[in-house]
Amino acid sequence: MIEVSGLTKSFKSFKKEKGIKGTLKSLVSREYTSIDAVKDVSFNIKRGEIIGYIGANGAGKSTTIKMMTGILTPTEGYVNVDGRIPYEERTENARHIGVVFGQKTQLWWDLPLGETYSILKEIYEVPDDFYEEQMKYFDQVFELSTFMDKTVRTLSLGQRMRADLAASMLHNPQVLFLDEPTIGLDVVVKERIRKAIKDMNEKYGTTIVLTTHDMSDIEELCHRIIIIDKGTLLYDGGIDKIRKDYGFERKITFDLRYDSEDEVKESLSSIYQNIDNSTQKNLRFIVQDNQAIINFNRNEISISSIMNFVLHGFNVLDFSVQDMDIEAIVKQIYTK
Ligand SMILES: Nc1ncnc2c1ncn2[C@@H]1O[C@H](COP(=O)(O)OP(=O)(O)OP(=O)(O)O)[C@@H](O)[C@H]1O
Repeated sequence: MIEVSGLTKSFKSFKKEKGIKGTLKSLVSREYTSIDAVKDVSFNIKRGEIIGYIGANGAGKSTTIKMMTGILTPTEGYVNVDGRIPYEERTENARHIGVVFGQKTQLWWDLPLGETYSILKEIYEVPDDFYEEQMKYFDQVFELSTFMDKTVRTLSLGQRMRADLAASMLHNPQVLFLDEPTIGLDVVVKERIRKAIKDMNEKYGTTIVLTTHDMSDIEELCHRIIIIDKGTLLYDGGIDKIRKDYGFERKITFDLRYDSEDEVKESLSSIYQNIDNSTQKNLRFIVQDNQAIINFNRNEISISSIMNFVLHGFNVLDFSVQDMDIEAIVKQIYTK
């Protein structure tokens, strides 16, 4: 469905020395520097997949999306979206895709929202009955009718984002590119947006490319993530695989009854001699507020040996086990 191969985009910007002297000098001779916002990136996306395309600020996510939607032409490499080369067939490509840039609305600023959808209906030649069905659904999930008469410029951020998303979905595109569609939104609006994305993918098999800094978007929606860093591809794989490959840190929290915190700390230090030779391995613990929290590497130390040690040595009231969440795993990958 989407094929990206050796994709590179370089931006040229002119270098100006500081001060008035620099400004005058730049009028006579200009020096340029070039930065590779995206460098030799390749991946394939199958029909119906929801991909999380993530990376730190400035990693090159929006630049990639802009090349996949035909807004930018690559410096090198190749993109094919559903049989079309976006930057060569911009108009035809636009009929088959939907795009949301969370930072910037795609809607007409001065028009009432209702009129916007009527115009989009004509542009995309959406049949009447499908239009009715879509608008009914958008009203259910986004509560559009509460702000349908307002002009786009007067909408709040959450209203505007719901309006943008509805506009991108109206013509039932085969591919949806969503660049930070939940940025700055409250949890309720985020939830509505995630529901609409999920519904669309399940109902119509829409392929979705999503960039976000919110890892709960990723956990709720994506089965696969692609990570880029400084323009180059760092990771491409399933969420389960990334958990297996990188999420080896595990945390057990024990609720304890004790008289002396120091005594518990002392007894717990013998864990290093007693289980799986854990001196050599990654095991840390803290004792505070009637809790003992033990962090360890689950590839090195078995959970049963820790449970056995603590349950036999202490007065345990309760316990919980936590694996690393995607946010912590991705943070680890970025920092590495
Ligand atoms: N038109 C442009 N001219 C010059 N440099 C640009 C241009 N657009 C983007 N860049 C640079 O390319 C790099 C990648 O930018 P891009 O917007 O793709 O990052 P991003 O991953 O989407 O970041 P963020 O998460 O902050 O939105 C950055 O260093 C940015 O400054």
